[in-house]
Amino acid sequence: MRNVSTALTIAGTDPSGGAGIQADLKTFQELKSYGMSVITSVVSQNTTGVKDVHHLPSEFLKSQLEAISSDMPVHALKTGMISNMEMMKVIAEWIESIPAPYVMDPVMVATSGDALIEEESRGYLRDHLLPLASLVTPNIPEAEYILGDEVESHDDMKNAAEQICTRFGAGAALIKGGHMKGEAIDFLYDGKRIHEFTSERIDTNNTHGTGCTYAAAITAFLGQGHTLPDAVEEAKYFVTEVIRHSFDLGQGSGPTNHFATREEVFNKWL
Ligand SMILES: Nc1ncnc2c1ncn2[C@@H]1O[C@H](COP(=O)(O)OP(=O)(O)O)[C@@H](O)[C@H]1O
Ligand SMILES: Cc1ncc(COP(=O)(O)O)c(N)n1
Repeated sequence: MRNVSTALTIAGTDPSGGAGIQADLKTFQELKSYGMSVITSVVSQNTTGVKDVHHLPSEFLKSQLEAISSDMPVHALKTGMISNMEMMKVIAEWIESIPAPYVMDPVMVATSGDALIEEESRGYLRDHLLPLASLVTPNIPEAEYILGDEVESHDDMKNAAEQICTRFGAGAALIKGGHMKGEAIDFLYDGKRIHEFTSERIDTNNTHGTGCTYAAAITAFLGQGHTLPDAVEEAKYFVTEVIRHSFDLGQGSGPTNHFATREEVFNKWL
């Protein structure tokens, strides 16, 4: 038995602390994984939107990745914002050499509506990174982009999950229902069958970083050795509670509360 599980995030930053690398590291910490991070882009953003973006040179991205793999074990990893093709190429090549579960959050647009990926690089993400993913976690607009088709009903979501695996090569796909109406239902296709994860819809505007947090929680649980359906079930519980206890911080869409459940429900993991 190892004495700690590691989890790596490769993503962009959020200085306001609710999304991106910052959300991922907070999640890893709460779920008792040893968090590691490789930055793709430094993003000037807050709860109201993105102000500016500085992309790191792809050579520097490569150097960060090699600094980890030459020294540390990676038990599970996730990717978030990867803005351009050059960075995608470097990451794809590196991931191929890492024998750990890979969760891809195909981040395209922030909750504020700002684009986080170059329009012309989206196809590369779908065709070259997605087939390497053990699990891909699109929200509805991302699933629609990947499939080139509308996703409007629960049946469409189930169909999208299966198609993203069979047509585009992901190992598993989790279609998130945050953008639907009614209960917050997510559908997982694990290569064999559909699993459904349901929570009540919480009446809040504070959903900045929910997708990042959810994918990071799944990554932490996979690194700890949970099966995929079990990792998603535990992560769904976590993301629901951090939304329920979210903070009214900032003037836009506020951040989730990564330690709220410590007091009330977190003792599940203490
Ligand atoms: N208001 C809400 N109440 C409860 N769960 C939500 C709410 N909004 C989103 N979720 C859940 O949060 C997770 C992230 O989903 P989503 O918001 O679709 O992703 P993204 O942040 O990538 O757009 C999913 O499990 C989704 O069902
Ligand atoms: C660096 C970075 N990555 C991802 C998101 C998306 O966040 P959300 O989880 O709200 O879709 C973001 N706003 N910033």
